[in-house]
Amino acid sequence: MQYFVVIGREGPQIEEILDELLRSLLQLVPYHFGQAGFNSRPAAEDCLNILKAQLPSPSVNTDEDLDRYPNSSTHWEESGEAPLPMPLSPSTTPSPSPCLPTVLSATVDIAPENQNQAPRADLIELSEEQNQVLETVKAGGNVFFTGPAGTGKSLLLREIIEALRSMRKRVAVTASTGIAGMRRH
Ligand SMILES: Nc1ncnc2c1ncn2[C@@H]1O[C@H](COP(=O)(O)OP(=O)(O)OP(=O)(O)O)[C@@H](O)[C@H]1O
Repeated sequence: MQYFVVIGREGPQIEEILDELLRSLLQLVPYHFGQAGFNSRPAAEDCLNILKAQLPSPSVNTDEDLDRYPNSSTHWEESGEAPLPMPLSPSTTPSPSPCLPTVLSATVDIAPENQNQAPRADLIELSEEQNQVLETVKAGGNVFFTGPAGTGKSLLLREIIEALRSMRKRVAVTASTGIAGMRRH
């Protein structure tokens, strides 16, 4: 099990699984944050305690902070250095914590209109099967894909639409039932 200490809108907290991490990303946006991965919960808790002692209250965040991270973009980068905690306010940016040894640092900025949506596909790596469908469609093939609930059909569809639009193709989305038809908007 991998534990992550994520510094976000609610302050530092431990996230246990990738899904939780992705959910937090949606709450964090458009904040800049740092996160570190640990193989044991005690190590993550130690880090959490150090960070809580170091960081000012998240309530000091200002609109100015949000303005510093405009637009919709996501960058993940491997870093050999301690990731920088989220600058909670410009004047009180803490120094990197000694408990954050490595790993990932990220800036996630999602435009306000996208903030209530499901996790963005660009935060998710498509499975082999999803990729196969996507590539077939991009190559001009016809596909029928189905699967049990929650297996990633909608996410894949969003990816397909985005990919085709970025290829400057015209995309029409239809649905065979009234409710699905309303939801496709
Ligand atoms: N490759 C993936 N990696 C990680 N998470 C994924 C992946 N594909 C989909 N998900 C996540 O799984 C969840 C379910 O995906 P989605 O809603 O696309 O499934 P679905 O098959 O359309 O479900 P339903 O049939 O119930 O509508 C979503 O939270 C989605 O972000």
